[in-house]
Amino acid sequence: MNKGLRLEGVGRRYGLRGSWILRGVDLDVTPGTLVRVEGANGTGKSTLLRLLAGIDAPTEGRITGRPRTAYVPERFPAALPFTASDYLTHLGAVHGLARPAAARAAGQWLERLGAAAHAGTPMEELSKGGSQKVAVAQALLAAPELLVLDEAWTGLDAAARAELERAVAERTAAGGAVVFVDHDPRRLAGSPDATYTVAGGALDRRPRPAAATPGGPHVVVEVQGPPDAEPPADVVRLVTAADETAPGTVRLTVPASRSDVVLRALLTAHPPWHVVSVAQGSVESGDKEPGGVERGDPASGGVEPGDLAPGGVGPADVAPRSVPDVPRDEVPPDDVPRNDVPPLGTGSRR
Ligand SMILES: Nc1ncnc2c1ncn2[C@@H]1O[C@H](COP(=O)(O)OP(=O)(O)OP(=O)(O)O)[C@@H](O)[C@H]1O
Repeated sequence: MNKGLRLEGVGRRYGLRGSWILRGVDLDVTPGTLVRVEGANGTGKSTLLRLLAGIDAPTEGRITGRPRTAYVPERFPAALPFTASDYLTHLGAVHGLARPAAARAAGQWLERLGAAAHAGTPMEELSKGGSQKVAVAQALLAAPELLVLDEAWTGLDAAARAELERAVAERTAAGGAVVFVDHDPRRLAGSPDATYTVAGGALDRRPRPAAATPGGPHVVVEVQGPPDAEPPADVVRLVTAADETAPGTVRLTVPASRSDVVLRALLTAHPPWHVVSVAQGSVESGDKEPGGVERGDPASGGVEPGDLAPGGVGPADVAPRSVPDVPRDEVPPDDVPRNDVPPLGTGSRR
């Protein structure tokens, strides 16, 4: 089963004589990658995302691969005749979860996004922000292999925006692919594995500046591992820099939005890595020496889950956060057709 997605010579136009919105688009979305799509208004970003999500079909060309896909559309149909919780539980079941697991995941995602108090609220009574949280939750419920986010951060409060960034990092760390459009150029800055610009119907890959270190808040994590071991691959692909500072000791520079995912991966690795210290800092472009305040104390034996103050950046963020845990046997089988049943009312079917 191919969990990646491939577009070959894809074109899309609306109506028989409509002008081509996209033409000759080739794109590989591989597992574990984060892809940003950008472009001026009306160039075809949402059109491309609908094709990736499987709720629209190309006029010409081929799309192959069948990752289990979830999609947050640019416009979410809020006026549905369900409470938030019932809607999400229903969607979870549609995505293949057993009903109790779907209800559990619905509650956990509403909690993570700060909307637990609205679980019993009818969808049509939700605020724009509340409704957007439900839109995001429905896409994250069943740990999709491909997550397609069309301006999904719009309308969320700051805490929910940060939570969605964390969820994106978790998805890619778990081997899922995420494709997103967002009007804010700082969104997940420095994190995408590839950035494409839609212009003139084509897709241009923007080169990633080779030596540039992404700006924004970073965390510096000092870790010690088994003799001669490299940090886990899941960790290495999420960090901005990994430098061996002494035999067996590695200093990781991590975008703050990925820090708890990285810490979790380190602490749950087999054998686990010892987190010696965690420091906050920010990295300006080209500045490879982020400063910061030491959060862990090497002399006291380092940092363990739960050591740090709640709200801080570090292992304290790791342990207590409730990550919807979908047991393997509750995840739909690989041969469920990609997005065969789209989120209710989120778009037309091919
Ligand atoms: N269902 C449709 N029927 C007809 N035309 C459409 C349809 N959907 C999109 N279009 C047209 O296709 C073009 C690209 O639209 P699309 O929404 O994909 O662009 P976009 O880059 O996402 O725009 P924005 O940044 O404003 O969201 C626009 O001219 C739009 O009017």
